[in-house]
Amino acid sequence: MSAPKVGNLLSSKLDAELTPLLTVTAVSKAFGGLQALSDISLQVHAGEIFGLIGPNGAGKTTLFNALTGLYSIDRGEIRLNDARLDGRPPHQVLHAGLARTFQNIRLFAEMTALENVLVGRHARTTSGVVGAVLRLPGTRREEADSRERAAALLRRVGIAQHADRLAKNLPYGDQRRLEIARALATEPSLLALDEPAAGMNKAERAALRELLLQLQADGLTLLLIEHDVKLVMGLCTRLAVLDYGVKIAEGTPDVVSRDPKVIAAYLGDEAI
Ligand SMILES: Nc1ncnc2c1ncn2[C@@H]1O[C@H](COP(=O)(O)OP(=O)(O)OP(=O)(O)O)[C@@H](O)[C@H]1O
Repeated sequence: MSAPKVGNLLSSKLDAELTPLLTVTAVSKAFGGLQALSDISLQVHAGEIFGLIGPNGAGKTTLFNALTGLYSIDRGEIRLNDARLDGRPPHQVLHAGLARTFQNIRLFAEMTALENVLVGRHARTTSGVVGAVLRLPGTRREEADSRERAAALLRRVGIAQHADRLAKNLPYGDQRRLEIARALATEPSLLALDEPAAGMNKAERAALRELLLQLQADGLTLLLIEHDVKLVMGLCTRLAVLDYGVKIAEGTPDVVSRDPKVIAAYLGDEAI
């Protein structure tokens, strides 16, 4: 058998890198007379960190809400791998493999960090209420396994020391990390992060950057809304730019940051 040509190896590697994970096709959404999303199409490939940027009110969060089942869409189609997501409620979207965090942190304030992650874990456990009440051996094993996995996720995002503290008492940056751990507990194939660096100081941002790169290295695909242009340009493989609900550009950070439409609408003096 002859050895495969280098060119073939390269092209098969490229094909593998370009496996579409999330496919958004011609999605539109209006609120009354306001067209929040107009005919948005994009693909996020497996293994990439895809950024969504644009001015305030551009439609970024609306798109996240549409992807995760919080908003119904007026037109278009959303697919994760082969599964159709549009029209499904949030818990089904989560089960299909799309988890998210929120712009305004949404943790269970009066629960511990570990308990918050266990809530996320619940999406993937099988034992029902009866098993829990009767303390069936299978349920106990599953609970012990869930606690171990939750603890591992807290270690993973760097906040193991806070396991038993109430979520509301965690420093702000660590609350954001806890939200990520809770989302990871659902074992997503795509993690959507809505402004994960908002309110973080410089050191917290650097640590977040490292964490996101580690998650990518572990095979997770990330979709990121972020206003920190430096962070987003340094982290993302590709970006889409929204403005008034329209996608005005898409491409690598290099291409997008030089696009005159993007500079005019969003980057302005921050253009690099
Ligand atoms: N539930 C809603 N009802 C009515 N209008 C809404 C609703 N959600 C969003 N909008 C409007 O849709 C437009 C897009 O808002 P969206 O929050 O998606 O923008 P964004 O790009 O995420 O902005 P930001 O960067 O400020 O978070 C805005 O004009 C907003 O006021």
